[in-house]
Amino acid sequence: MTVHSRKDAEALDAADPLAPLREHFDLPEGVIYLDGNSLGPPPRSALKRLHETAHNHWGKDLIKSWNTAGWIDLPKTCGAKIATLVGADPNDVIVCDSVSVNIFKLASALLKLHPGALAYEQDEFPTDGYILQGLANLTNSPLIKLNHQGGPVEAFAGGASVLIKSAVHYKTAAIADIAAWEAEAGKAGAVIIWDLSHAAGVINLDLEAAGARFAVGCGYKYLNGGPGAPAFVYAQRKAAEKLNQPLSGWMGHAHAFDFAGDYAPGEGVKRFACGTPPILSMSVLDAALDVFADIDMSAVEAKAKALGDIFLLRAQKLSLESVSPGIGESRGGHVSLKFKDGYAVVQALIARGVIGDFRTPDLMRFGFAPLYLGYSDVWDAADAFEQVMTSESWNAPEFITRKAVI
Ligand SMILES: Cc1ncc(COP(=O)(O)O)c(C=O)c1O
Ligand SMILES: Nc1c(O)cccc1C(=O)C[C@H](N)C(=O)O
Repeated sequence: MTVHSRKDAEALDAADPLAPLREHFDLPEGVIYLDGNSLGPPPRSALKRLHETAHNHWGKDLIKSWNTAGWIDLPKTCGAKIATLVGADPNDVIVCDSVSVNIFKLASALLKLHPGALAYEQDEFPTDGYILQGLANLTNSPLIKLNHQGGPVEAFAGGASVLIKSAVHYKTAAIADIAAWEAEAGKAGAVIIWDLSHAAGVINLDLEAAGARFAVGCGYKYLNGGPGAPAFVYAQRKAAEKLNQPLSGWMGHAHAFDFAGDYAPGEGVKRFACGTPPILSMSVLDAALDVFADIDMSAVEAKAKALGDIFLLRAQKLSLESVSPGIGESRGGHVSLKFKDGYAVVQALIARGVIGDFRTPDLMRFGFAPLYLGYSDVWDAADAFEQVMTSESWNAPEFITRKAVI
């Protein structure tokens, strides 16, 4: 249904099966939060768990909590919950480290099995390219920077051996056709590491069905695991057994508590663990993931697209160029609009309680996380956006002067 008025948006809210999920979140009064694609807000249960883990488990049960509170299993427990969201076997995902570190581990291990060129797309989230640059230096491997508008045929024709690619692009929110990319990689004898940072928890992924064997992703965006929440690694069991990752820390050992003299990799994806897990953070992520229990991810993806469509439709009046897939097209959870003074506009919106973000040089990015945003919220945010743009209230010294890094 096309939303032409706030009444239409309210009608959609009233019929929205995902609307009750909003109750899991305690968002500040007067704020419309359009930045859950960068840092998800805390679910109430996650804050409760943080308190419980700190005060009861750490504070009272002390070191016994590694066993009694299940701390030692958290990388696997959280991994299994993420696996169900991304269409993977529950044993094939582990939570550990950051996305950057996980890319290093996975790309290094894959490069050993598939010697050749490392590749990434020109406009990819910077850390993906930075890590491959570091690995290329370390191993004297060729590095290919692909045109981000090129498709899989072009990518592998150029000789890519290990490619990293986002499933949802951090600027445009374009969704990659994972199966098509995997098919071409298969023909070329190459492998792909999927960066699911902007995809997990907002689109309906089915990694197994699409033939994806390796992926990494963030815990702090749509999964709402909190600032600096640990990331995850997916490696399909059969493929994982062939991999030796270089950060062979004791937590990835087959029998960590044997304290053996030599390293032996753990089963499957477990070998991607390295050191002691950050339990406070991981407990928060574990509780936050429960908000997704029994949610139909295709409904989440459809709502994210519908919310983005409302915003794009309203923005059409302002004659701004969008770099995101258009109305009705498949898209991840955000839309990005171009405007030379976008930084100031985003600051003016934040001052009015509508929190989006800005990506240099000129992109205003607005995220529509379906678990806690309603159709009316997006309608109201579009109202504020229209007012800021048409009144040019962004053109004020307090907004124009660059102060914030985020
Ligand atoms: C696509 C993508 N990859 C990686 C990252 C960074 O991950 P980390 O800071 O966990 O290394 C982000 C966001 O920060 C991202 O958007
Ligand atoms: N990870 C971040 C951080 O530590 C500070 C500020 C922002 C972030 C982000 O997540 C940026 C985000 N990945 C992006 O898509 O721009």
